[in-house]
Amino acid sequence: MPIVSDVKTTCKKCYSCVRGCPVNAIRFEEDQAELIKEECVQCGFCVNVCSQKNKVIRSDRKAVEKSLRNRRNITIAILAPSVVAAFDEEPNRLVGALKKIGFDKVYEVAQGASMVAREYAKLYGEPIQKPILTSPCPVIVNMVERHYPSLIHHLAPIVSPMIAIADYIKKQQKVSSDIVFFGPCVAKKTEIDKEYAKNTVDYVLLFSELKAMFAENEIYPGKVRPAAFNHFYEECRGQVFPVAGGLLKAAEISTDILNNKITVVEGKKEVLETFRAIEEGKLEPMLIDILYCKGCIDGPDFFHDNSSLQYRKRKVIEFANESIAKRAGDPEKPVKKNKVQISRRVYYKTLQQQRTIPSEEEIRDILAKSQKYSKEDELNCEACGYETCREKAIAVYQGIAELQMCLPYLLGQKENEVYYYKKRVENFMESVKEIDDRIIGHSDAIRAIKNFIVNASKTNSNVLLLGESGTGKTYIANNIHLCGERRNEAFVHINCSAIPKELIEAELFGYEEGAFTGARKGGSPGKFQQADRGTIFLDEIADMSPAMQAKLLQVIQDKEVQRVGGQQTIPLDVKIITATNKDLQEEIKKGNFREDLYHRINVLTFTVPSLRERPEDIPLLVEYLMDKLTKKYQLPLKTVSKEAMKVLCEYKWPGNVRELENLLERLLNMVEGSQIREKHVPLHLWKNENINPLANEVQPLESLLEKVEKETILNALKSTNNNRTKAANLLRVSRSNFYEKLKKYGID
Ligand SMILES: Nc1ncnc2c1ncn2[C@@H]1O[C@H](COP(=O)(O)OP(=O)(O)OP(=O)(O)O)[C@@H](O)[C@H]1O
Repeated sequence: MPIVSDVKTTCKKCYSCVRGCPVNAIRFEEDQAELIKEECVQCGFCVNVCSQKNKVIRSDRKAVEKSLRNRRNITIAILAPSVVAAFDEEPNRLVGALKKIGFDKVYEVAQGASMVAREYAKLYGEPIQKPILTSPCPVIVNMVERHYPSLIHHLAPIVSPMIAIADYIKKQQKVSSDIVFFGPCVAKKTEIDKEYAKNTVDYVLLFSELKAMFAENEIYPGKVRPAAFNHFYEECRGQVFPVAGGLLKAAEISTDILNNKITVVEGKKEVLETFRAIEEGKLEPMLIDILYCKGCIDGPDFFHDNSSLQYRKRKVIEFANESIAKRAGDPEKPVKKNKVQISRRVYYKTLQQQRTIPSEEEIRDILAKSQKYSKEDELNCEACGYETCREKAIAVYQGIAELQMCLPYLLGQKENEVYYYKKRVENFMESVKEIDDRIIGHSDAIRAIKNFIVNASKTNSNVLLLGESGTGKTYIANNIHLCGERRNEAFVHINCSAIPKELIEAELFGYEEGAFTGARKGGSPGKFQQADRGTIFLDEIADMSPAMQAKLLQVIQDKEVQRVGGQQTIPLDVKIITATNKDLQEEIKKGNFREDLYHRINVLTFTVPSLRERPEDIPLLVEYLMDKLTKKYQLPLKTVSKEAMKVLCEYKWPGNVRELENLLERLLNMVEGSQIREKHVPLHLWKNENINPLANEVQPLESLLEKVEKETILNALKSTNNNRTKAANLLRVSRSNFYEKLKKYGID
């Protein structure tokens, strides 16, 4: 398993990992960040910065625990000098705790740092011919090997303190041993795989992994009896190593500001600048103490540590001073040279992956795709993780970045989208308002009709309107057309039952000159063609002949017509609305209607309710229709009395709104005065007890006439305020006859 790897794909596209990666080793594919393992330098930044915890660092804890249990070898811990910054407990208690866990020996890597420092002192003492990069930082080594191979010969051929001390210990040890390094650096885990690190360190664990081991074993270092470090070298200058410039201090090389043979470089930005300067030959020969972090006390394992860098630096320096004071005067026992592999036998390898570089034109093409046509359009905001839009365009070409990673471009796109949808919502709201003014009624049924009209007007899907005659199907179809984007184009209404069978094909699809006898010169476009870009409303669709149904199905499917007698197909962009007052399912069963056509037209379907199902709408409809009719026929407006309105509301309206409209038209014309009263309302409306002489129900003539007679008498009495003489006069019957009838019908 690689040291750093992806575990999940819950990327939220913050691009923090791309921004922090010094070598752009993060690929974005389908909006998900993925590590490019061969190019990763193991700085650990992407792991720490990912709030989604999408990346993990490999842990060798299990192998270390196995080594601790193995009685045939000894397990040795070596602690990086930054340990004093990572733990609150004093170092000797940590040694005690490590021994309690099972480690046989515990060494300070600071001793290896002292050895290495001596080598640097020697190197510095020789004539410096070129810029020399110090090499204890494994991220720096990884960066050079993988991304700046031309700088390989600038790397100091000296091992790191970790390798130096481990090499020494292994050579001293008589029995088989495993060495475990504890430190704050993720890249140390890769350093032990290098050729020159063979037979030195076996495992690398982070301080955080050590803390977890203590916790799991219920070992509290603060409460453990202190134990001494194993050591072999009475010198401790190496303890300042984890602080930036610590190597030079340990090597006793002066970092005087006036000394231009030496410099300290730390942090991503400065490191990259230095690499580029060397590549370009802009740096004079000097020793460059270079670290990717601001000293090891800034290493990735300290990322979530609450303490400040200064606090950690102080702890390291205090500890170093204490040790120096304690050991002052102790004789130095230098290590025998041949036993430690810290000399110039280190060699580095080129591990660079080649990436293809696009041409200028290809870069410009990619930039143009995200609306960057000129230099001013290249904002170089770095939000995508790349320093410049150009670098990002190159990464897009190389397949490791995606075009839409550009936040300003994305924002622009989203703003356009928001504008587009805002406009659509505004249009929608306007349509809703218009519909509210035109479709009269406040019943639930009418509310549903209004919603349906608005929704149906926003799509091109076929619409089917069902319902009794006069309920408003044509009116609804027209409103669907008026609410949609086709409103400025034609609305063509065809009553399929009203056109003779032999003419309907030519009527709908048009004909060519000479197609049949009587065909017009030059031919004629059909209704479909007239409705192009608009809406065609095929009313009474159930009354179409089977042959015509088949042709219509073809046109609906192909969205093109062929004129009668013509060869050419004419493409169409037509919204199709159909309607019928018949039960189409029943018609299909009877074999009168094609099922396939039914499925084609039955996409958005609405059954318009009859007026008797929504009597609460009648007063509003009466008001609206009277207003409409008075304007249309220039008649004086009339009111409707409460009683008359009650009659209208109780009537069942078999002819629906059309019947109501016709009645109102009649009343507006006939009634004198400014109010329509109960007496003006035709008798058959008064009660729905089938006193309507036009009712379909067959009944004996005598009883029907009696009913009519009774209702007429009541009507006359009502309109004369129960004045019997006047009522008899109104009915033009004698008083005696009138009294007889009152008796007959039991009217008091
Ligand atoms: N809710 C309504 N608001 C205002 N006017 C309406 C409403 N419903 C119907 N009308 C009016 O009622 C009359 C009859 O409506 P329409 O012709 O649309 O009925 P239809 O169902 O198509 O009838 P048919 O099946 O006989 O063709 C029209 O004048 C129409 O304007």
